[in-house]
Amino acid sequence: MDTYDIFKKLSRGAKFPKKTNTVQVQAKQENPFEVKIETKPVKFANSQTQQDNSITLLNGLSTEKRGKKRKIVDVEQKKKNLEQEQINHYRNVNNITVVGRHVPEPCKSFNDFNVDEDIIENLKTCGFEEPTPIQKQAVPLMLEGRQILACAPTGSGKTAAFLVPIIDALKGPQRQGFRALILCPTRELAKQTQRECGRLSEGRGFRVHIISKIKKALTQYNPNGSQKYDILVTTPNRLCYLLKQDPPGISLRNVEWLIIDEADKLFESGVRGFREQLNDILKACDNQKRKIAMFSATYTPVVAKWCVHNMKGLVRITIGHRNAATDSVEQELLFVGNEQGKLLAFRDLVRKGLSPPVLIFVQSKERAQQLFNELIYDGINVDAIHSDRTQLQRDNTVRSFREGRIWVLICTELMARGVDFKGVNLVINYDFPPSAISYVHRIGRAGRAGRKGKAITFFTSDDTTNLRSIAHILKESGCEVPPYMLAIKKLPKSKRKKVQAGAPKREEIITKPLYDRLKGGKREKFREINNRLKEKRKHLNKNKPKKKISSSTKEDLSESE
Ligand SMILES: Nc1ncnc2c1ncn2[C@@H]1O[C@H](COP(=O)(O)OP(=O)(O)OP(=O)(O)O)[C@@H](O)[C@H]1O
Repeated sequence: MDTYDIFKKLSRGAKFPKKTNTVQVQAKQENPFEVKIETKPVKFANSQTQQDNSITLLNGLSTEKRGKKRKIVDVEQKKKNLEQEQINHYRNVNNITVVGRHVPEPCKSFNDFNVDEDIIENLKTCGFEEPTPIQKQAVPLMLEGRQILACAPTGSGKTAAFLVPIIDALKGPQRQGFRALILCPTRELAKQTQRECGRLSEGRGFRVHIISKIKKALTQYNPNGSQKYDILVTTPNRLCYLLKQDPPGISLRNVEWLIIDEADKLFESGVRGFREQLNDILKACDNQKRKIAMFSATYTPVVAKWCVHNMKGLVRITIGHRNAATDSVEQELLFVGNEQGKLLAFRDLVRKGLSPPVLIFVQSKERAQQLFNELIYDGINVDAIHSDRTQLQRDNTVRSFREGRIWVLICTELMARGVDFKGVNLVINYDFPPSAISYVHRIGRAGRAGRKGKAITFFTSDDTTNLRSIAHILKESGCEVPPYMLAIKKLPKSKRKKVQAGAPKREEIITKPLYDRLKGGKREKFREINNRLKEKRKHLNKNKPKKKISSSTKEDLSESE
């Protein structure tokens, strides 16, 4: 007798009700994440069968009842899990990482933005077809009034990501004074943001302002005068000047949204940073409804720490890898030997053919002027922009470059962040960037909004201290890097800060014969050596046997001359 026979004998007369499978979850085979959930009506067994099935416990509870309830709960949970999996998959595909509670799902299209139709129309008028990853996640969060810290690559549409929710939240002009404040590190970037705000809020009649002349601003923005304005875009310095007047020259009491663009730059302390000003501005925005959103292409722990401690319900969004270069830019590191080598390398690039517009970064305004003086005589359509030029000159230069009247623009760190020149094909780091973060922003002026671009970084032996970190960025972007660069020893933190604070001293940018570049005793020595060489050459020529030159050689010589 086998097991089956034993079972048959023992269970003779016993009834086993047919198993009713009440709920089915079907998953499509082709795509494991596209899950179709089909819920069939749940059939409850009649009381008789229920009695047959259940074991009555001492306290009167039936295990069968609990089992079915659990089944329903399980199904709902499964449904939720599957939906969450789909959202996670969509985030993965778009390289979106979020940290925070109850984060709404990313929007797939502009129509998913829960905003008024006119804003969507304006987005489409700008030529945007679908939201970029940062827009997909930041917009729904800000529309819910959540405070965010967003980190997304250069040229990935962060500006529209914060402008859309602001425009939607402010509805229309209300004559209540500034209700949104956008802080940018440079005036060029502030102007650009003001322009984009105008485009995206077209038809709403907002007054979007930028502080230009301080004297005029003192009368313009006083608590009575500023009523007609809605949005203020500015740099911290000018705003702080107005705030420090007695009585303050501007009121920020009604600010509901405070946007800090290029957050890591504005959080930098020290001479070049804005940390102190930022504290004063935060104090002045004392509206209870005030919310903060921070955006940048690069992330620093200082900013993250501040946000965690000061922003309630914070959500952190990261697109791609933190502090990575945009993947639309092809990167190259070029050893040029010395300062003279840089000029030769640039002229070589011109000889081979440059395709404008081109941006060239140097480390100081003096060097920007020196390089300009050199290139202007090479017949290149060039201009320079730096802080020593007047505001009018700066504005004109930027306009000319945008309109294609200038092909090569020499600039300092001033233009490294945020500025959006359409179609920059090539960025040349003539002087090595002071940090990996600066490198990411500088090269991010090319390859914006999905276009391709190139970045060439010149380096000499003076630049080895920062070479390692920048070589790593290239490697992470998939560019080829010689192994020795990656093997350079990391500097201790204290030394790294020193290097970043002061750029190396460099020889003047000038094409002069070597003699002109030497000073004092070195000049005399050079003359001596030169004279000795001349004598030697004369002597050699005298003793050379005279050759007959054939007529064909004569022709060759005259051609090469
Ligand atoms: N959804 C979109 N589709 C296509 N282009 C877009 C979209 N959103 C923004 N852009 C365009 O992309 C370009 C870069 O956008 P933006 O200046 O906002 O970049 P960013 O992320 O702020 O860069 P950076 O970090 O350098 O400041 C702009 O020309 C902008 O008009």
